[in-house]
Amino acid sequence: MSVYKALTIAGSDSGGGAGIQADLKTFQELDVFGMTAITAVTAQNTLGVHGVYPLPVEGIVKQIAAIGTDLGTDAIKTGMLFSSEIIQAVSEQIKFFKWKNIIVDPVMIAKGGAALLQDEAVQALKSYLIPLSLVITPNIPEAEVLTGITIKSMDDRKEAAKRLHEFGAKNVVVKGGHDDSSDTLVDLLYDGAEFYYFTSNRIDTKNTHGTGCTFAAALTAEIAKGNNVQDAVQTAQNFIHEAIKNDLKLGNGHGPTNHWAYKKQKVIL
Ligand SMILES: Nc1ncnc2c1ncn2[C@@H]1O[C@H](COP(=O)(O)OP(=O)(O)O)[C@@H](O)[C@H]1O
Ligand SMILES: Cc1ncc(COP(=O)(O)OP(=O)(O)O)c(N)n1
Repeated sequence: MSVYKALTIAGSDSGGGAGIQADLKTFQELDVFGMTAITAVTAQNTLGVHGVYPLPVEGIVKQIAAIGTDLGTDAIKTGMLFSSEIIQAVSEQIKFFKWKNIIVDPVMIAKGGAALLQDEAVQALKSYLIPLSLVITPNIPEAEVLTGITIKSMDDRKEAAKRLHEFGAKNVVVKGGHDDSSDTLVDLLYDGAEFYYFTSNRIDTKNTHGTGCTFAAALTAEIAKGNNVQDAVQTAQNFIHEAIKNDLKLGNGHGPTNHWAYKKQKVIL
């Protein structure tokens, strides 16, 4: 039996809906062995982020090296990286181990408004990490910050995707969750040559905490298994759609999605 492996380099969400916790649950549901390098611990629940505690860079590097020198990995997802020092150190490790399947979720701000990336670290993302990425998965506000383009239309989104490709990302997915102009959501993929449109119905719920992490983790798991980027994006969208549709109604604020739902629905079919 082949065991596919994925490493997530991200922050911990004590509430279990986003970050490392969402990534591991998603990897497990998609039959991929998950490993972690934790960059920061957050005290977080469905009501918001109550504290952010970055780890020393040395401890982050040691976690990554522990994987690189022993278990190895088929794909890597990066999430909350917090500072330019962490971004630089993570990028150096990725280059050192010659890892190729890098999925960069450029996490900046949590739903409640808390900063998960320092402002000055945006340039480090562009200079060091994005050029190493197989896929980058910004939401619309993140694509705006990274490119300086104000996104109001699909043409603006396509322009931003092209700019991110010029920064060195081989594939760009500008996710559509923040475009509330229609009941149809579009996640836009650009591979440097063509645009691909992945559509789904908008689900009316406040329980969308961790959607971006879960989407990128599902994409990473599919890449780890050897699938191509287009198929991986489609599975990631199907996975998050089921997770949002079957929300768990936990907590008093923006609740987590249901990481069991995609597999359960497949078993029933
Ligand atoms: N209300 C919703 N109904 C269905 N899918 C959604 C909804 N909100 C977000 N999604 C999907 O979840 C994923 C993450 O979307 P987005 O909200 O843009 O990113 P983020 O969580 O990083 O802000 C995308 O695949 C998007 O299409
Ligand atoms: C530790 C940690 N990492 C990332 C996020 C952001 O997750 P995201 O999927 O973008 O979801 P929201 O926070 O926007 O609901 C996080 N909150 N915590």
